[in-house]
Amino acid sequence: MVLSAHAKRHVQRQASELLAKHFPTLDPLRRNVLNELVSHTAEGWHLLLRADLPRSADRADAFLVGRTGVFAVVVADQPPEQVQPVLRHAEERFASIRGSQGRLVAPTAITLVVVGGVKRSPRNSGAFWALPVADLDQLFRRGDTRLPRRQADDLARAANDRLPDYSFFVVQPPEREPEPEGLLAAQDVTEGQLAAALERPFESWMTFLHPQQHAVVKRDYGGPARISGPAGTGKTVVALHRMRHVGRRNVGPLLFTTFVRTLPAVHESAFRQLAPELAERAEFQNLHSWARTLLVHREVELNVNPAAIDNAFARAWLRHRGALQEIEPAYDYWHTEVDRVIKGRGLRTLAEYKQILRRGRRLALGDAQRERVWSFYESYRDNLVARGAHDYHDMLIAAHAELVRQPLESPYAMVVVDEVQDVTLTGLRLLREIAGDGQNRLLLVGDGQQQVYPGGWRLSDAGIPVQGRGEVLKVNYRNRSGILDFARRIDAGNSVDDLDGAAGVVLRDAEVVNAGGRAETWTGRRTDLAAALVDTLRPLPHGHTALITFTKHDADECRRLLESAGVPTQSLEHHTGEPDDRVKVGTVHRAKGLDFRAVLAVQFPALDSANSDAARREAAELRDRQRLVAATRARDFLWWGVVEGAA
Ligand SMILES: Nc1ncnc2c1ncn2[C@@H]1O[C@H](COP(=O)(O)OP(=O)(O)OP(=O)(O)O)[C@@H](O)[C@H]1O
Repeated sequence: MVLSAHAKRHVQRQASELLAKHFPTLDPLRRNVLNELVSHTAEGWHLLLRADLPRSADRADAFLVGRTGVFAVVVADQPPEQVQPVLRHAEERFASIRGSQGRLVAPTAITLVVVGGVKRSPRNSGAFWALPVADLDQLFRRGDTRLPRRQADDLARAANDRLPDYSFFVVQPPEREPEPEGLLAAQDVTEGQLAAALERPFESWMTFLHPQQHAVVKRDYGGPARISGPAGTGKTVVALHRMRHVGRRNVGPLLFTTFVRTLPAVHESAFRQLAPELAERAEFQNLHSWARTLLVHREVELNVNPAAIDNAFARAWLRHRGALQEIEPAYDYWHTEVDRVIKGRGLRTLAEYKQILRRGRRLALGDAQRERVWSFYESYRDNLVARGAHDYHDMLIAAHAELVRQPLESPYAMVVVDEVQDVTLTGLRLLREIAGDGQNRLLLVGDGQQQVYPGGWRLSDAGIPVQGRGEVLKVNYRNRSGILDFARRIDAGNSVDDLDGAAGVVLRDAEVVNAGGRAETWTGRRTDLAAALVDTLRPLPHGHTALITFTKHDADECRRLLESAGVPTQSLEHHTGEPDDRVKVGTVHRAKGLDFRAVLAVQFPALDSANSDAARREAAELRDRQRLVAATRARDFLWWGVVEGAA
């Protein structure tokens, strides 16, 4: 609610009188800040003030609860001697408060804010958000709404019960001010979805966690740990909360990384909201750009050039196609074999190649056949060398070698790897080196059922032991049941590995908590696609909708169709999670790890060049996993379009 200038003056006067009555000896800093906080209660905020103010702090002076979350506020111009007890007290008080859907308030949901001229020191770095008085309004930013009003009200009431030495302070606006605007403008959502959407602001995960998620956030792990589980079960959510939990209790930088180029930016903006106090200590970067930065810093020169890589492959193929096509005609199959199996695993000799189990590859290759593949690989490698060029694997391998030679000067307190199922083995080895050994250092998050690249490993292949430190999440919070029913019909395998050889949980076995949602299908000709897309998009909230395809070429085509129909789009390649009104368009590879209120998935006829049965089966399995990823990006509405005709 935005108060008029007159109303503001009125509530500030009331607040000041109220404070003077209860706390006659407040220092000017506290008086000013608390005055602001009390004034905001006229706009629906809840404020609990400590009864024995201004006694100095082993606890927060105030708790502020509203739609942007829970804040434990300390007002001071010197850093408190000890912030951990203040934090612990706050976490304990809120820890057992129950929300809807069986969730609990996460201790990591509480932001400790120190308002005043406080500077952080290395000792307390990242434990609290130091907010200058002039920036106090950041606490009330409307854009960061996380909770429905009702949930915020319930939460404040429950907190009051658990904080006997605090009391509510409230002032009222002078006359009836207009009701605050809802989280979403009515035209943003289709009818019928509005009520549900208001009930479920997307960021309520920042405050409430399922008890199992909660336990994983706080657990101490003596070595590398792994979180797996089907789509939408909050693996990333838990990883972000855990980063806050570990970051608050340690010094040192934090790293969140993944193979997906665009994902770190999206999660960075979520983490900045969740944990503003750690924003400066947390790096969000994909693994290749992390490696590139290290190599530049260490003055190791590599010439990674996509055109040279393509050319090296093309020339090797010309030489070896005859020998390889007798086994399997498709170039893509052999390209993947070299890319994901040989180089992705960092194999150095034919003997190693002959010995390995080619996980996820359906075409069995005997020794003689592997010799042919190895010759193809050698030819590719020699072509790169001849041009002085390197590929992306070389970059990871070189970064790994650099770290072995000289470890990082300031080691990470924690490294989170999201979507780990698509990282190559060389990538995993690098990650192990980046994280080093130690408690709570390395957290791997993924789901084998969502693998969108072929080629596989077990964590033990990379020397990452996670026995006894593997968690499996099972409750899907993202997809409404209508979406989940559709996604479960996609045959993406009935069983899945937990990334380390044991049985994992598939989407079919996930629990659903959000009822409703709708999935529609469409089948038609290419010439009718544009009209069908525009029709479907009309009532949807464009800024929260994604159009997902399975190849880059198809994504480009759909973007062209929409733009020519006057629908503004943004490539998923450039999506950072910042809200805007454009429909996001991209391939399933770019959509991984994200979610949208509505998804339009468009499946064009496949260019299926793999001829052997085994390769065809493998391609079909991969496509099914990609479909599963596409379908599970949708929260409330899914439109599945199948374009008929020849490729
Ligand atoms: N505790 C929670 N409360 C409310 N919503 C939640 C909670 N946990 C997760 N969600 C919702 O589920 C969505 C998916 O969470 P998240 O991205 O962490 O799942 P994931 O398991 O990593 O999914 P995927 O493997 O499909 O990428 C979140 O965006 C959020 O909307």
